[in-house]
Amino acid sequence: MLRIAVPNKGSLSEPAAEMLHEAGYKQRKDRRELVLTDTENDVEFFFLRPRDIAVYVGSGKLDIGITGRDLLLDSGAQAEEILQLGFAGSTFRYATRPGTATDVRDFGGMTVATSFSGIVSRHLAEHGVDASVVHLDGAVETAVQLGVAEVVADVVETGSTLRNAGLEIVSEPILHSEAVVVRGTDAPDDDPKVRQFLRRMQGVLVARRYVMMDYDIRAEHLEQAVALTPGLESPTVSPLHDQGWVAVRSMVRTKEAQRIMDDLYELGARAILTTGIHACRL
Ligand SMILES: Nc1ncnc2c1ncn2[C@@H]1O[C@H](COP(=O)(O)OP(=O)(O)OP(=O)(O)O)[C@@H](O)[C@H]1O
Ligand SMILES: O=P(O)(O)OC[C@H]1O[C@H](OP(=O)(O)OP(=O)(O)O)[C@H](O)[C@@H]1O
Ligand SMILES: [Mg+2]
Repeated sequence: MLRIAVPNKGSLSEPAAEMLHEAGYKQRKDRRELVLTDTENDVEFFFLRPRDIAVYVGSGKLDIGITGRDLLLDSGAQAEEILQLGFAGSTFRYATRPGTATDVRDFGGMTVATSFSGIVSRHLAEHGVDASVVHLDGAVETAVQLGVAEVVADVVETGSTLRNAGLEIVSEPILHSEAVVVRGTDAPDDDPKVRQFLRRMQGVLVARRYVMMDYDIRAEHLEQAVALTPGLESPTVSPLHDQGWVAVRSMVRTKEAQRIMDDLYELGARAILTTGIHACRL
């Protein structure tokens, strides 16, 4: 049975559960459930604190887990990311009161407050900066106002939390994060159960990013139309009863679907339809 660690709360929890549900796995009905066995899919889910997931997986006690790249890197666990899941996207950045610093090198002698002391200590050392790091559990922005630190290092999505605290970003992001699937670095990379899980999750990613597009076009415009809808490999082209016309079926990116429909219509295509993809294996 494949043993998977899943975030039990926070920003990662709901989107992870949604994605697993779309991939056909059973999900817990009560947020207090700690373990859930999905016998039909031969999988056991362990609902754990997001911060602890890389540690469990790195120790080899669980096969894989869903966590944030930032949490993985901060943990220092013997685990590595094997699939990017495209949600909980954020950057990890330094911020100070305006006028305090313009670069990491200005932090010498200052105190940096963060919940990610592993990442921050490493980053400061890599830049040869001698600053103190104070570890806080959350709401680190307030540390500047209360005089605990001059600098904070925290997760930034829109930047509004920092702005509301009167802080401004200093220097380039320390890292870009998103939700990822992790596996122990010592785990075999050919475990068929893990591979099947990854294929299911990749199927969800593709189903979310693509739609199926169908249209009819006069045969003489087929090449131009196919250039607009090349598909992942090659579109399906079928003859219509009405000679001189063909039907085309191709996958297109959801984000580009409306523009492509406009362009196809201009080219003379008709009966242009898009339909959602529910699941897939490529
Ligand atoms: N506002 C946000 N936008 C995008 N990702 C975020 C945001 N806040 C946290 N994350 C991501 O969520 C993960 C942190 O999860 P965690 O549950 O520890 O924190 P949280 O979502 O802030 O929840 P908590 O309420 O417990 O602080 C990290 O990977 C982080 O990058
Ligand atoms: O750039 P923004 O869009 O403002 O988002 C970033 C904020 O969101 C998270 O905080 P959360 O609300 O989870 O509170 P926390 O500090 O208790 O984790 C994160 O820790 C940042 O503080
Ligand atoms: Mg938080």
